[in-house]
Amino acid sequence: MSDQMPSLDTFMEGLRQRNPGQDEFVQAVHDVAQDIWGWIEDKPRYHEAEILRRIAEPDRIVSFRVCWEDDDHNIRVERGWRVQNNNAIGPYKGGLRFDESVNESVLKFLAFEQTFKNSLTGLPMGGGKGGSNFNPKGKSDAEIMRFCQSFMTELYRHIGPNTDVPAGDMGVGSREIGYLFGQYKRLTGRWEGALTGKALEYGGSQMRPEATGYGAVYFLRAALKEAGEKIDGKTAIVSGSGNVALHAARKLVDCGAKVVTLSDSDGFVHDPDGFDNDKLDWIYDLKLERRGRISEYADEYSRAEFHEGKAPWAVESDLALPCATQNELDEDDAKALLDNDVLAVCEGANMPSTTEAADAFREAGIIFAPAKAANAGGVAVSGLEMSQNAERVSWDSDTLDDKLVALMEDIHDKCVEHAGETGEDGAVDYARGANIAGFRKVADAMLAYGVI
Ligand SMILES: NC(=O)C1=CN([C@@H]2O[C@H](COP(=O)(O)OP(=O)(O)OC[C@H]3O[C@@H](n4cnc5c(N)ncnc54)[C@H](O)[C@@H]3O)[C@@H](O)[C@H]2O)C=CC1
Ligand SMILES: O=C(O)CCC(=O)C(=O)O
Repeated sequence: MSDQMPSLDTFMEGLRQRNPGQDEFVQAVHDVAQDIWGWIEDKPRYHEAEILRRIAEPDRIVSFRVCWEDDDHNIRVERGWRVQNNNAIGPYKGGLRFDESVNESVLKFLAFEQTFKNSLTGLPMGGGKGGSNFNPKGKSDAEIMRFCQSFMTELYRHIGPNTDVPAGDMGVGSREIGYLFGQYKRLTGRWEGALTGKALEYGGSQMRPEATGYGAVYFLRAALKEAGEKIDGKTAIVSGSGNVALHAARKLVDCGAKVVTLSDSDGFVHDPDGFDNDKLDWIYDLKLERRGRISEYADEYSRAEFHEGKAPWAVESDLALPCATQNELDEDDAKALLDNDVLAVCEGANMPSTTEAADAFREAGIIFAPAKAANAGGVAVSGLEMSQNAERVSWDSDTLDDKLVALMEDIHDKCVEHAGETGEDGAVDYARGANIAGFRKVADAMLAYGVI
């Protein structure tokens, strides 16, 4: 046994060599390791037991072929995965992503992040993530159904309410969960809570669709309060226009902010008057029902402008919420936000800021709410959906909203408690707090199990 801890550089070099070409995964581990390393230095029980190295080696990765037939009777072949990262504190839990950009590196980064996020919720959930490189854009409902059924025909043998409980993520919403759950039920002959994000008619939870976006705003509200600030009266820019972005925008408007941007992979719309609830209803219908493009908003509302191929980060704002995808905000974007005196950046998406951008926010001492804390509301309400399924009960939306607020405020407080010294201007390092608090619970459970 070695009581000599390797340097962070040596640890990262080994990780890079063991995971060639997996840039997203290496980035996610680095972003955690840079905070954990100093913290465990005087805690040999963690580094002698190689805890971080073990969390950064998934328990298992299941990879499989998914064959389906399109509407023109062509046979299509895609790849599916489930990364079961760590179940030290509960069954694997985390979403499924269907997008052409999905590969093993992306799912490993997401499953790794999920392990810390789920720990922060305080609920008994381990970390997992899965998905496929299947691109759902432009597919008919019948094609989506056939793909989901084929995907579940392999996945079902690896999941279950006490084993691994998938849910939605990018490209997987209520429609897909319906097809996936129906096939799980058909194959196993059992109705059981093996998926969350279900519709209310068959065991879903109130507030699950809203939870990630609302939860991010509840976290932001708590962080602003800690700094003697509030959301009311602030201007906000939001990227994305999916589940997380739209619910974050809605809650920001409820809290008195003026939200002036939303985006998709084609570009962003800027409405200088801000989106009110009627405009947001129109966008919900456009994106979640009609599955249209955000550029159509500028045709409908003449004061708005569409900026093709661009992200919104140069638009002046007090609050910025990246809610689209990983690495959507780089160092130049961070500089533009800081030049415009942004007060807070709150990550709704998973790892939307590059390492350089996140470092710039942390060095500047602004409020930087990292994804694993700020967007934990979605998985937290999924955890509550599991509890409701197990107890055969359904709670009402006010009860769930109250629980979500309490969970997000608790995560906020855990981050403050573990963040260490505040900066000269009293700034809390939420990223450090989230990494250390998330790590601690998983690490202590792993120590209790011995070497397994
Ligand atoms: N749905 C959930 O409960 C949770 C989602 N997240 C994360 O939030 C992010 C968004 O997920 P959802 O809203 O669920 O997905 P979604 O599929 O509902 O929406 C994704 C949105 O991002 C946009 N987008 C994709 N690539 C883009 C790009 N390169 N540039 C600009 N926009 C782009 C899409 O057009 C779409 O509007 C992802 O990072 C996801 O992992 C995190 C926690 C929970
Ligand atoms: O509700 C869930 O289990 C999925 C949440 C998720 O995928 C995430 O937090 O990124």
